[in-house]
Amino acid sequence: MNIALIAHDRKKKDIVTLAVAYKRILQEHTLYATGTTGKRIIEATNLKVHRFKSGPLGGDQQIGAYISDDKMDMVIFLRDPLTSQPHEPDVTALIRLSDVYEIPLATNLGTAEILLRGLKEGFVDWRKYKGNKGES
Ligand SMILES: O=C(CO)COP(=O)(O)O
Repeated sequence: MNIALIAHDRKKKDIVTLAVAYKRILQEHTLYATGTTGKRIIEATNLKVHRFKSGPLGGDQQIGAYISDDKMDMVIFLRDPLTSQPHEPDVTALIRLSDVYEIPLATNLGTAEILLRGLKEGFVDWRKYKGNKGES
């Protein structure tokens, strides 16, 4: 499965903690991240992570493009609900596209843990068998 990991600055510590705690599950999958989030995860875990651009510089949009190309199976996006972001439209667009394509999406740590545990149990395997949306 292809998994995107993204966190706003005040949530970086949380996503690193999550990646350390769930390294065994995450290492079985192909990981993507926005620039700074990916750097922090790699430094803390040594996991292999493909890094897109930093979020404010277009990273969220790059992940959105993967979603619309059916190349992303799960998104963990620890967004900061208490700080306004210069690239808020990109944040909204990424969340919207996850809903359009029905990609499992966690926007906080509690849901992220449930998704990763579900991933391990095979709850996301349906992604392997579904047809492509938006293609005729
Ligand atoms: O801004 C972000 C998501 O909207 C995250 O970007 P960085 O991982 O580069 O900090």
